[in-house]
Amino acid sequence: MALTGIECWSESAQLECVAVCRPAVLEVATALEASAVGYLGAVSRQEVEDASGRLREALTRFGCRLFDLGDFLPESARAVSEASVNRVFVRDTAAVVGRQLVTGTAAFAARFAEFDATHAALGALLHGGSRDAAPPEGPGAGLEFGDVFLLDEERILVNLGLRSDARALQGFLDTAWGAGFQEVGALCIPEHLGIIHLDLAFNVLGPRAVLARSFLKHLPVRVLAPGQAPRWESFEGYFARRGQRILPLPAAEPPCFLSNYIFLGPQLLLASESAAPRLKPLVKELGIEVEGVDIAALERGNGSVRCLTLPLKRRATS
Ligand SMILES: NC(=[NH2+])NCCC[C@H](N)C(=O)O
Repeated sequence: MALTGIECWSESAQLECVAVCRPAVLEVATALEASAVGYLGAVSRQEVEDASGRLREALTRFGCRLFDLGDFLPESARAVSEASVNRVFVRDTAAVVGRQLVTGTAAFAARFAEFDATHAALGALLHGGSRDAAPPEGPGAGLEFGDVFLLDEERILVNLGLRSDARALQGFLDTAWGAGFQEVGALCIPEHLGIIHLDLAFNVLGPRAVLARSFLKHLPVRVLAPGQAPRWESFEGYFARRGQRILPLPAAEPPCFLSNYIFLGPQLLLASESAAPRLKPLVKELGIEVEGVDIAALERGNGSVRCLTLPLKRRATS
């Protein structure tokens, strides 16, 4: 049966429906293989299977309806998807922006085919099963969605860095305005930092605060709104003017997955077990609780809870 009623307007409203993807059949056996696919190191199939099971269990335990895109792959996309070790990182492939599913574009060659396969699965999930691999109807964007945050019902923040090209922005702006958003802030994480997506340096902490690695304060935000001339704002000024505090992330050895959590409800985060103990004291003053899940094996792929989940439906707040 096709899923109806997809809707997301922020990162922190109650998570009702989420897509994940079970791990590929191939495993990452050596350091060279890891480097070829953007992994931090080798990891066995059993380890990633077990970690993926724990992630699903946690999402379900907190009341999310879970869709495994591995169950929706059309026959023609299955073999390619099973050989794509990055397919677990569903976040990058697409996002629900307002009431639209927007498909992304891979900027990393190892993921080109996998994005197509995942889009075909999303097409089958949203429009009913099909033997043909057809992407979902609706707009596409030249972005990987680990670079995109729905800050609130009006605003989106985008990083144009290693994976999302500034030339893709105009198309995404049209999509954002069409979906009902009123402002897009764009920043550019310098490529030499090797931070592939914004969610490895930033996340929201509800409507009144965001979490950011300290280097971000040096990056200006280009503010774009329909019918207005673009303007620059400082990173700190951008959030201060919109009533959001910035909580600095404690300096951590790379890789840093501290910001790579997902909101399960307005006051509850799901983070990896390695990040949770450090996040808890940070977000306590905001009344936010943190649940930890052991997904260290999946983190060897250079992503964590946010990258591994694609919210399909969050409860509307108003
Ligand atoms: N949203 C994220 N941070 N995704 C992480 C994706 C990691 C994956 N190995 C890649 O290189 O693409």
